Amino acid sequence: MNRKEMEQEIINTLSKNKQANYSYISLIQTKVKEKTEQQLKYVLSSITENIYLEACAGSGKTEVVGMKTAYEISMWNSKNKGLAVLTFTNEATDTIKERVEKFSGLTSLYPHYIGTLSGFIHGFIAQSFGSKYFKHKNRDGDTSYRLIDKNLDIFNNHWLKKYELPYTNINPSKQYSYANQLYYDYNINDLIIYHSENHKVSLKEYYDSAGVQEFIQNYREKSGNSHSLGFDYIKNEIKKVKRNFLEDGFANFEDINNIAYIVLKKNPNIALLLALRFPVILIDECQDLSRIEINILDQLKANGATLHFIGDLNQSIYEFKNANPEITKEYLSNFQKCYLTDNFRSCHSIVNTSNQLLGITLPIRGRADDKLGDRSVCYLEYSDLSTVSQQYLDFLKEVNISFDRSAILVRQQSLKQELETNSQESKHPILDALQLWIYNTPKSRLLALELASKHMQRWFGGAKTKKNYHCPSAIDSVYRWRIFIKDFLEGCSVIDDLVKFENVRYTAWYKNFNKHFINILEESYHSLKSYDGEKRDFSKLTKLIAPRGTAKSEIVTYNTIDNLNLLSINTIHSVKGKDFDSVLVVSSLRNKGSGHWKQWVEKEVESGRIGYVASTRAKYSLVWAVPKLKREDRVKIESYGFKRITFADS
Ligand SMILES: Nc1ncnc2c1ncn2[C@@H]1O[C@H](COP(=O)(O)OP(=O)(O)OP(=O)(O)O)[C@@H](O)[C@H]1O
Repeated sequence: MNRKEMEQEIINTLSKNKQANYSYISLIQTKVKEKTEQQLKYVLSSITENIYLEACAGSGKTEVVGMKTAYEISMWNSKNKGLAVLTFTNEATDTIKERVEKFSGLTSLYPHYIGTLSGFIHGFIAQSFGSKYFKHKNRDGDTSYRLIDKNLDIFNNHWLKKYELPYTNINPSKQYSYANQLYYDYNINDLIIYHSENHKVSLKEYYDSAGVQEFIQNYREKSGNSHSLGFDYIKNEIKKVKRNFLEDGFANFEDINNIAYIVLKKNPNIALLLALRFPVILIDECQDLSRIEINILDQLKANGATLHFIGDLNQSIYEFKNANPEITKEYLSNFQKCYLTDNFRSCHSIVNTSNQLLGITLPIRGRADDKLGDRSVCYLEYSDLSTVSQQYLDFLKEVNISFDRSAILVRQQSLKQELETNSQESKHPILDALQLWIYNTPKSRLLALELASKHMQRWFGGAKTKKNYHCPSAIDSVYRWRIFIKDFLEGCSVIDDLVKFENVRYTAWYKNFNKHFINILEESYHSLKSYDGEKRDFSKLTKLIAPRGTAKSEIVTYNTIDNLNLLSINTIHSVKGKDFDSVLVVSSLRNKGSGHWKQWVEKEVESGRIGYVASTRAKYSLVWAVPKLKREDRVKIESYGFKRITFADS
């Protein structure tokens, strides 16, 4: 089929069940015609072949999956079997549903299932059949499993005491682990004891650890039995408790997947029934599949279901959840391949740099506008993390990209918190408060009072809490204190020089402020005086100066309410699937773990893919903030296409 024929086939199919509604048909025509040939090919691909749609970042795969689903549904005849379209989050499910409804014109999608993979595995397999294979005790006719989080701690959940795992307290903290923290891992064929995403050990590792071995040797010496407490014995004792936990109807997330897998293995009839019910299964974001999830899907494939895997293995960043792109790639080796290699999200320089980072050889093209030319891919160096946000804001201002279409991305929660603390500490509390006051919305005024009061208490000394607007201890009435702050802000806002922010440098503004503030303060203080336990002499207050590093820069103006929080700071994992006009990816200071830029230029490892996911969120501007570089490191980073940003006063 040539392009025209492909378009026509899809348009005809999508329109065939509807009454001729002009606006609907015109929408379908537009949507189909804007698709690339690769996108159309996938929509028309066979549902009797197993297919891997390798879709690069920003290639519009969600829309394509939506259109493919609508196309198949429009031709679907059977009432008791349907398509299953599986995603990883409720948000992704909603997006696909919305697209399918738009393209198919249908509101009820039965007999098809569009939902999360875990909902599918839990609902159709583990919860429906698991109890039959795991001696579930059946609480008053209820044979479902109650999902217990691995992170649930014993201190607030004493009932877990019953499921204390023997011998697990021979660790530095001397604390027991519980059955909710234990699961079987088919990758390594061993039990895992889970403490946190970054701290989980296999039972064998734990058993072989120095502390446990020492304990065992002591025990053996004392008991005179050189074989006691062997690995198999301890494993069995631990498994007994886990069995009780399952029999009582409790399971963690991994248990549920394992139960589903065992159900299908033990009873191929169930796999067959499910494959008949869902003969075609599409999995979006297939790079996030864990091995056990692939095994479950494979059971359905073995019983006749066709699988379509859609995703990008270069964006596989869930090693901690057992997603391994090597395993997925191997599994997909005999699937038919389709490709989406046009990245509509990012401009070509961002795409080139991102490709280079991972050594991607597919001919991926950046199709978004090139708005910034050679400033599209930049880096800035920092020696003090607290200056990074301001430097980035200055850059955004220069390239004319709005704050609210931009984001700061970091690998670790700890770095996010550090940056948030810094950014919440406004360097110019009075100036920012005044901007917010003039902005004149309930939210901005509350924030203005908060910021201004924080500064004022420095002039008055000894504040109470933030909740009380930092009301100084000597002042009796928090209410009056608030009125006083309000009056002060009102007083400032009638002076023209203090409310002109555009194209004004910080030094100039502070100079003007110093001319007026003592008068305004004295005026406003009249109504507070009788509530104040101390005598004040404002004439002795020192003048304000622009904080270090900001003097020569122009005032950052708040032009929308969203700027109140200035920039959103996110972890890389939390922005999967999202995009921003500009992105600042902040490297950690030390080269440890996957949060440092040098790890982002490593190929074939997860840290490189983390750098890739972060960088491909950007449309027009990608900036990396890296700790001060040596000459050879500059050469290295620049070899990937990054240009250095320098600032007048940095
Ligand atoms: N053929 C097309 N023509 C123009 N724009 C397109 C086309 N296909 C997709 N787009 C647009 O490209 C953008 C990127 O799409 P989307 O966010 O769905 O990508 P994605 O493949 O899910 O990306 P990622 O995997 O990186 O999260 C969207 O704004 C989408 O509307």
